[in-house]
Amino acid sequence: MIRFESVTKRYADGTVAVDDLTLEVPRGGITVLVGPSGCGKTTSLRMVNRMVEPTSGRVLLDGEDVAARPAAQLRRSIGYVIQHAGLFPHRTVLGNVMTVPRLLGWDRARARAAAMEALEKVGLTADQARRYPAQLSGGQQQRVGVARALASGPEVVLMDEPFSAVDPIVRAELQDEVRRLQRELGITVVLVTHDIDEALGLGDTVAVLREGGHLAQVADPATLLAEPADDFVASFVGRDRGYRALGFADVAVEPRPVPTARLGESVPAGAGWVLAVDEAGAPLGWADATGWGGPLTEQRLQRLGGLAPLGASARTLLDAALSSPSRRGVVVADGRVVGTVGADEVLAALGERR
Ligand SMILES: Nc1ncnc2c1ncn2[C@@H]1O[C@H](COP(=O)(O)OP(=O)(O)OP(=O)(O)O)[C@@H](O)[C@H]1O
Repeated sequence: MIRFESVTKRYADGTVAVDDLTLEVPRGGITVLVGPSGCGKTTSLRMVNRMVEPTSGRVLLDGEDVAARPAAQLRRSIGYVIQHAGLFPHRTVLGNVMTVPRLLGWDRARARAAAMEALEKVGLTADQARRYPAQLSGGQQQRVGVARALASGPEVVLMDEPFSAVDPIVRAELQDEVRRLQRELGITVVLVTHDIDEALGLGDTVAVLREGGHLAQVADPATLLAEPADDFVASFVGRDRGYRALGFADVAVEPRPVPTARLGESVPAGAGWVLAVDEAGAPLGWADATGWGGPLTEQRLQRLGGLAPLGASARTLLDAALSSPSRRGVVVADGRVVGTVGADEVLAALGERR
């Protein structure tokens, strides 16, 4: 869908930001450009919407050289999200999101309806739409930035470090949101980040660049972790790549039945670890009934570890087991307890995969 063909960008001062880049961005899905600071990620991204012109080579969009399209028209047809959202401070949130539809010549009512729909998609309310950007949190402003990029219904959305200015919790929320929107709308997202974890967590395809816009490797995250092409990629993806690869490993571990009890129910002495559940079967906490018996009270409960949804990766299953006071990871489906797994069972299942 987007193809960089031997693209080189040399800035006026002689800096070669991108050197002979050839890269295919598939239609649909999220392609991430990742690499150390100054390796030419932003320059590469901006050559797609002609904010930067290549010195040589071509960028093709649906087989057509972007240089053949008037730059302003091209830019309006491609969503663009940047760090700190880049909103107009003197326009309301709604006004900001209406910008591109209005530039496209849509009448006010249509532009407004499209903007409201886009704001709703990113989880913002009509009340927030009336505010000015400064009256929203950083994370909400970033959502407005995403809504603005989506409002005119583009097929391609470019994102340049869209989440680096927000705290880790908000960042994780926004990443989930972008993943959901990409699936829902079937758009093609090209995202730039220097954060390898963000790249691996979000990308369907990850292109690792090194200084000078050289493509070091392009692959899906699991392949990048398991088979880095060279020492640069291996060190860039990080030292604990073996462990992180578990996040992409599906394992066949059958959850084992676990003794459960509701609060107030009597637990026989010597029952060992019992999992307290509510009426719906959702886990509440663990109780160690090794040395006592009697009614299960809230005071007896120890905090749950991480929960693993049925079908979770080896990493999530292991984390559930290792963070659990009973050392048994709780597996849930629709929030209800299905059973538990132990770290040894996960490791055994991993061994069988190889
Ligand atoms: N307008 C410009 N004029 C001259 N050199 C530039 C210009 N823009 C970027 N560069 C240089 O080109 C190289 C690549 O910059 P670019 O912003 O594309 O990298 P990046 O990988 O996105 O970096 P970062 O993660 O730090 O934003 C850098 O050496 C940068 O200093």
